[in-house]
Amino acid sequence: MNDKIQSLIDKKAQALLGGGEKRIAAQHAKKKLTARERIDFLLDEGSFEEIGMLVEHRTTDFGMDKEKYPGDGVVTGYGTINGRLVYVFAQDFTVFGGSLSETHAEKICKVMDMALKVGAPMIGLNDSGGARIQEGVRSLGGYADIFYKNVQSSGVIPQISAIMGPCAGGAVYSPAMTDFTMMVENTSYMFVTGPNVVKTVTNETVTAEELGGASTHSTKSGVAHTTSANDVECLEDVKKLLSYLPQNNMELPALYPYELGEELRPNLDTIVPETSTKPYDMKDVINEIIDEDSFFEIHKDFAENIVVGFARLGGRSIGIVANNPMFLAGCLDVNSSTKAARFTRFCDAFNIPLLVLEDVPGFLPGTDQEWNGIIVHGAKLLYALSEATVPKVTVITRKAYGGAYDVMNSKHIGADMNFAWPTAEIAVMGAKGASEIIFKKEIAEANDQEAKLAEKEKEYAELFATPYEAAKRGFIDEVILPHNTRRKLIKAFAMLENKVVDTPKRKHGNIPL
Ligand SMILES: CCC(=O)SCCNC(=O)CCNC(=O)[C@H](O)C(C)(C)COP(=O)(O)OP(=O)(O)OC[C@H]1O[C@@H](n2cnc3c(N)ncnc32)[C@H](O)[C@@H]1OP(=O)(O)O
Repeated sequence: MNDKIQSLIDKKAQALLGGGEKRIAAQHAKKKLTARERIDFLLDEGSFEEIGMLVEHRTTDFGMDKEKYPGDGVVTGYGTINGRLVYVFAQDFTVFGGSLSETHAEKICKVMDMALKVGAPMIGLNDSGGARIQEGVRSLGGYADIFYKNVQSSGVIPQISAIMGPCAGGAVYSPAMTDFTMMVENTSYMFVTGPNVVKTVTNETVTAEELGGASTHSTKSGVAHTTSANDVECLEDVKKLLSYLPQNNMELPALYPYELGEELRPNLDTIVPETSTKPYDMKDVINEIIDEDSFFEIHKDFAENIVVGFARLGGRSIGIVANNPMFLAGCLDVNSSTKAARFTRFCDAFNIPLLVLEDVPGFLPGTDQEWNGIIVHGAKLLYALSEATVPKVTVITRKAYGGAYDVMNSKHIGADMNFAWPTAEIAVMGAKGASEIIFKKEIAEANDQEAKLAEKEKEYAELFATPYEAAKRGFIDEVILPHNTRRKLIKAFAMLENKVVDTPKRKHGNIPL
């Protein structure tokens, strides 16, 4: 009996060593944690239960039958984060570069199946050289099995991918189909084809970091939702993100106890500048409204003309979508529309109420936008907000012009409560543009055309660049004093808590893609 126990202890000890001391040292030399260290840091102490520790690959080609490592390059199992169940896989770069074999894929699929059955978040820590080259199509099949499960789990359980090393070729598509892709700066990269292939095919010279590093994907492509300076910060972010989310689509996010006070925020009265063309930072508005330090921003450095992220308001998890006049005057463009649409759909899938803060002069004009399909991309946001059945509340702080007024969670597309500040300008377009069109003849005939335009502009602005026409029709439920915004919103979301919407039976809608 003692021999048998000792044999198991030895096998487990070998599995814990992954690809061995030398390769672990090489991993540390790259300022990367090992798969097991990452899991230890991510999960509550002592909560991890490993599944499939002794799994080995079944390949015999290329002398692989002589090279086996228990676990086969991926650590899988379950544990808790702040007491809540999660499933996790962490690819072990010290074993065949974390490459994905048939059995490695089977291990991942097993925990994905469990996560879906039980209804708990699935977290993938990616660090892999891609398909196990010695296994050919068996490895490709393994990837496809994972992709399929990603899609089955989508909208049912939160799926989070941390990219903590290489992620190339077809491997990129699993993270892309999960809800959040979180990259580590300087040690992770993602691309469909690497720098060598790029050089051969397009003759471009580019480094792996330039082509698909964290900074590229957080600023240029939008593939990365967050970036972190190192493994530890990335894992901290995973934990923080999870704190806003429910376990699955049948649950609500945690509601922290909160007692409503006066909730006055006098700073909000002076945030919008006197001059309507002057920018201000919508993040200042967000931080005044929400519970202290509770904003977790998504896509912080991508399409900054719209801000999206999670926050708490009176202890409740909410998703925020907000135009930011600091960038492109807050116009909607291709990237910001796609960014906000994707975020909106995530919140809707997981029962997270939506707050829309609006200051939008319209869609960004120009050939670049039109030729890149702003019509379809703008429609994504319109579709996503119309489709969302979670509680939806809007506050118009300043501009709500043209089609963008409709898109940004207007009453007409199903918003539940629409507030406006007295500084709101709700109109077809800005007063100058409008006056130039409708008073064209009058202005042309005037002796002093400039003065006439200014007079007409003022006339138009007084009549239409206010919230009151919209309020008269009930398109705005209440014009509120900015300093009361937080209180109004806490009460509105509490009132909407049990909102139910019946939707027509259908297989799925056809969002413009
Ligand atoms: C779904 C379709 C796809 O995935 S197509 C993509 C297939 N994968 C690739 O082309 C990437 C191949 N690997 C690489 O280019 C490099 O190993 C990368 C990932 C850049 C890492 O480089 P570096 O940090 O220098 O490590 P290294 O090359 O010494 O590799 C470490 C150990 O891992 C192994 N390894 C790596 N990738 C694979 C793979 N895909 N299949 C099997 N083994 C792989 C290396 O042989 C090396 O092994 P060892 O530790 O020397 O025994």
